[in-house]
Amino acid sequence: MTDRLRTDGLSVRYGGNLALDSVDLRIGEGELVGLIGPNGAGKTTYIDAVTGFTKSTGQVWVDEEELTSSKPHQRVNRGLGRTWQGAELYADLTVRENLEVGGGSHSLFSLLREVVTGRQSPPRAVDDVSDLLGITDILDRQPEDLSQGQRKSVDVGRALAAGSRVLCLDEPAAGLDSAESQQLGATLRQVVADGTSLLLVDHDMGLVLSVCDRIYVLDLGRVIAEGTPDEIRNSPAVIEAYLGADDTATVGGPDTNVEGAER
Ligand SMILES: Nc1ncnc2c1ncn2[C@@H]1O[C@H](COP(=O)(O)OP(=O)(O)OP(=O)(O)O)[C@@H](O)[C@H]1O
Repeated sequence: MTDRLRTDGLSVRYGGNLALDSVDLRIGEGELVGLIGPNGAGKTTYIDAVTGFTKSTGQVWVDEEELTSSKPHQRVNRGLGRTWQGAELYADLTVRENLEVGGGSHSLFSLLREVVTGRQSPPRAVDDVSDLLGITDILDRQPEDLSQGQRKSVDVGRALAAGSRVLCLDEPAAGLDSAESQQLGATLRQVVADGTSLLLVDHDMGLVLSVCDRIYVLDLGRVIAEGTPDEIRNSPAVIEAYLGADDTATVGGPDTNVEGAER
């Protein structure tokens, strides 16, 4: 399988704190990959480093092109997108306008701009994105009239409208109840089936374990495990990182509550 996104030895140091320690991670075409770990493990730092929002060492590759020294907007132009923890929609704009801000217009001017800027991942039409996410019937509504789950779908939609082909999602299920979280999971699977690759960072273990193809686990900036949801659920290293040594438990099992786990 071709790698959509790959990092080799990605590290971030904040003063004396090695927040990310040589992380090797890959996401294939059409793959939904989870990145989990206790609070402070380095998940957001990883997304910041991959998308160019914080200084890092190591290498970042998108579709076999090295983007290690590229600026954030150049990475966006190559189809590498992200969402932000706790991001809000533009309150005074309709859902359609929020999606258009992502870049989904197809004018002659936008085509010329793509030629001039060397953009390789053009924006997608708002109607395509809203069809894919099942939000066509709310395009004329204001954000204040939406459920929390609908807002999260629109947030993902903004990044897709901007032309993301590999998209890093930072805690998209935060604040959702379990029904909304399940709905979000189904939406993410549709996005992946449509050809976009996703990195999902979230504390909702039910969501991550049920929708991801593979999962990486970070602890203190290092990858301590990688595997299928079943492998991660039963990994002694992961159980210890979340719960302390207790090899009778499983991550995400009925007796464990790992959401927002603190070290
Ligand atoms: N801008 C920053 N400056 C200095 N230290 C930072 C900065 N951002 C994060 N850190 C530190 O880097 C480490 C990793 O933090 P990060 O936010 O990436 O963890 P996380 O896994 O996303 O946590 P959470 O699940 O709580 O969001 C922590 O020790 C944190 O205090």
